[in-house]
Amino acid sequence: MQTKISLASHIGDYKFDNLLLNAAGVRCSTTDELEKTLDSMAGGCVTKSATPEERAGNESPRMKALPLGSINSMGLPNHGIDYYLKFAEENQGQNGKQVILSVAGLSIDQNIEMLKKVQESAFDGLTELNLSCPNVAGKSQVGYDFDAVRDVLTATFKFFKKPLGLKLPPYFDFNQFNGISEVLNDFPVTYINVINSIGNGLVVDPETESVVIKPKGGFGGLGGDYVKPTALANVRALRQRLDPRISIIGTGGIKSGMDVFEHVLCGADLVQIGTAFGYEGTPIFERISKELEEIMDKKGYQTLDDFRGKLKTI
Ligand SMILES: O=C(O)c1[nH]c(=O)[nH]c(=O)c1I
Repeated sequence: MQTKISLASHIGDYKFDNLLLNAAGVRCSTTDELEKTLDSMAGGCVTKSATPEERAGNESPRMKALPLGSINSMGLPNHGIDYYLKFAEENQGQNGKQVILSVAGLSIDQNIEMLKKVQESAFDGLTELNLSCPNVAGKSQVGYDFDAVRDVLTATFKFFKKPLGLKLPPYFDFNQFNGISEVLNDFPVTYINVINSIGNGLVVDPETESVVIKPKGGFGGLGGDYVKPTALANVRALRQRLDPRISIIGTGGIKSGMDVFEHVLCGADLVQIGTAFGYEGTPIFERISKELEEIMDKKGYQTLDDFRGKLKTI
């Protein structure tokens, strides 16, 4: 007999009845897509990263499904901050679901402009500042420039009083884990979300002897199975280094309940599903919830706290 198992979690004062969310960028560009996710088993939804004005994004083909995941160079196509802010204001907290508003300005000024708009709005949910888009030609990922991260957070927290999360790129070196953590621990950041896609990978089709996406000569962000070990490493390393007041959303390589279990074992408070959600749609949230509950039941866990962050070393 299955004792009552809970997949509930929280970030700051925000309660999620289920720890599963979509990842920004996947099936979340329109209000229809976002409403579908809110109507599913997911604990909430995340909007496509917004820029101040609507953007068409990069030329197609700009995303390719692959046997072990995906590569994309979308180039930040979105309907603009006003479109998503309106949706967020109207849907945040409905039926106990959280709406996370993702913003990705192409400059510090654009980020400040959008965050000022959010601060002055009626939206009282979580905002996710994306510092890790790898696909705008000529723009590097802010998350790799620790001084720039410090600058944008210093400017932001002069006026932004609402809860703020940061979407960060994957880090690959202990000096980077240390460097970003030293910056983040200096600011009232509510959570960090690791990882964004592994930027500027290259997929080749040997039949046609060609790249598979058009933008940037075929270079694009990798997602799916390719990135799970890097995602788990970033969740674990930042959990070990960040002040406990900063929550962690684990993103990267999740397509099963076992993948979620591993992310939570490494310290994730919530998880986001990108590539696999893109392929499977909202039924994935029910499938993965059931798989995770079965794993927890077999292991004798009732809540996520029973095993969160308790990864063993040998
Ligand atoms: O190309 C994109 O739109 C994109 N693609 C990604 O893989 N991550 C991001 O943060 C973004 I803003």
